[in-house]
Amino acid sequence: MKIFSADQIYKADKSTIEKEQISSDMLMERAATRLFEWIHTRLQGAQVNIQLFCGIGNNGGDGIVLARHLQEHGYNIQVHVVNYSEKRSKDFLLNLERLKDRKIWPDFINEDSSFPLISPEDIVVDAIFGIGLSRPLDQWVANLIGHINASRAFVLSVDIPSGLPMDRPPVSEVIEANHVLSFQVPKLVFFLPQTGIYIDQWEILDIGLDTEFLTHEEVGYELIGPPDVLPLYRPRNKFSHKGTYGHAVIIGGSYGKIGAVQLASNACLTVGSGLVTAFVPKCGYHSLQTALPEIMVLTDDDDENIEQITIPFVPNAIGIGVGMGTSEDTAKAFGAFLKKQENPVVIDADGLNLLAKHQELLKSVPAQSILTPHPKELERLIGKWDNDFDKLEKTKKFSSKNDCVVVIKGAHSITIYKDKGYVNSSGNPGMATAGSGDVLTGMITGLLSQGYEPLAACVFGVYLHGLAGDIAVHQYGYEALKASILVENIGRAYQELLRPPNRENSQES
Ligand SMILES: NC(=O)C1=CN([C@@H]2O[C@H](COP(=O)(O)OP(=O)(O)OC[C@H]3O[C@@H](n4cnc5c(N)ncnc54)[C@H](OP(=O)(O)O)[C@@H]3O)[C@@H](O)[C@H]2O)[C@@H](O)CC1
Ligand SMILES: Nc1ncnc2c1ncn2[C@@H]1O[C@H](COP(=O)(O)OP(=O)(O)O)[C@@H](O)[C@H]1O
Ligand SMILES: [K+]
Repeated sequence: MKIFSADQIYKADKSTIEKEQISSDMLMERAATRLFEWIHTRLQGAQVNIQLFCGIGNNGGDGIVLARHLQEHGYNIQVHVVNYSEKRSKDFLLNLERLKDRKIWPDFINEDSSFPLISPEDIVVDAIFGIGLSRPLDQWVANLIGHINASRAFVLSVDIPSGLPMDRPPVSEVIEANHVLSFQVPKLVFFLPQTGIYIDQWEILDIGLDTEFLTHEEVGYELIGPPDVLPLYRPRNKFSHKGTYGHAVIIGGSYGKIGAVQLASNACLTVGSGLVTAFVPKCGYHSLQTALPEIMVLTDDDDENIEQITIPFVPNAIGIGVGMGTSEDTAKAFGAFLKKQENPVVIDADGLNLLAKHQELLKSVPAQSILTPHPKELERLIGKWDNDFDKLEKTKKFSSKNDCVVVIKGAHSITIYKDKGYVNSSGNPGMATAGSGDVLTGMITGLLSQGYEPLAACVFGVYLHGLAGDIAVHQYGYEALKASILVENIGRAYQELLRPPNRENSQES
């Protein structure tokens, strides 16, 4: 699903109004009707106190229209206009008049007003600012937002939590939304660590913006869910054999860190690679052979570290770096290994740390190789960033300059290739556990070895990895989820992804 910038949403708005030959207030009516339907379906007329805080722009206009619908259906409402500017939007004013025609008189909150009491049992509708927020809040508006946040009432934000800009981190107070009803498209800020913290749940309301515009407009980011990954899936062929699915090699490990290679190799095989060989220092031989009978093992001459990488065949895919250490000898072996590679490789963990330490090695990384840093590894690689938006821009530049795919791992991992980002939607905090990144490296390597293109291997692999975590969490809960359990659930993740749509929900039934 595409993620649009504020400018693009305004364009979609304009294009819809022109194509459908409707007025802008009709679009506002449509948006607010969707909001009303959402609330009415859940509340069914319950007499809870609903306090609507409306700004003076179109976000506020949505709130004012919603208030009218709620009142018409007998809900208990209080409407507050947050009077932060004299520049009221045309559709806000039109709908304010309509509200007054129905004898609803909002109270106007100004700089010197006292704030209304909000009980924890109330529902707050936050329609103060939408995507038009363009500068820091006046102090009294920030105080009002603080007052709403302190109320412990359920807060439903219209389009975006008020105070959250679309393209940079907030500088003052932001509404902490329990639920965001966002129009037509998800917003990038929902998925970034600095800004996503203001949102518990979000949902899209379809307000019928021009489909042609939405389909053809190029975007910088996409949100990746099942409809996006399913077309990437490469089905198995009846007459295939293990050679069809490639021979993958996982290189890594050092004394005390052989488990990382075990997890990655197991994930690589479980995601479907035909054959898997692990290359480790000698100390890893017995444990790997015992733990993973399906996997072959090659060893370095050194007992504790990788010092020379010799693979006596041409693998279909290689994943390197997990648990590998960063000793000088390993660095030399890594450099010599990279120089010999012609096909894309997957580089993780200490492989990334070595690249950061010896930046001259970057030119030996084959085109379209995959780098899977967590934020600390990314910082070592591309340097410090000012904020999450800057981080994404810097990563895009790094990816273009070095022709590599970068998977920024986190709660919503983002795969970057050149000027495009793919935001993952699966996964959960149970995956914040040792070794879950090693599992991802194995999975991506296993997908590459089966013939997935590098970008597809990342987008598909990251989604499948998160889905395995989401399935596992049902059985284990967040705390007890371990990396090896992720591997056990890769098969179920495939089944879940490929499950035909439920017949009962399909239109024929
Ligand atoms: N597009 C669509 O498809 C649809 C959009 N809809 C709705 O419209 C919303 C966007 O509305 P919007 O453009 O009127 O902006 P909004 O967020 O209400 O802000 C109001 C104005 O405040 C101003 N301002 C900014 N920062 C400020 C500050 N710190 N302190 C004081 N003032 C500040 C700024 O004006 P400025 O003074 O900068 O000219 C800004 O314009 C969108 O989120 C959705 O809810 C739906 O109705 C239908 C379909
Ligand atoms: N809160 C979270 N929600 C979803 N996924 C997460 C979360 N925390 C971590 N993950 C995922 O777990 C993995 C952690 O990787 P990494 O930090 O490299 O771990 P390790 O080095 O221990 O293997 C990444 O794929 C990341 O996206
Ligand atoms: K809002």
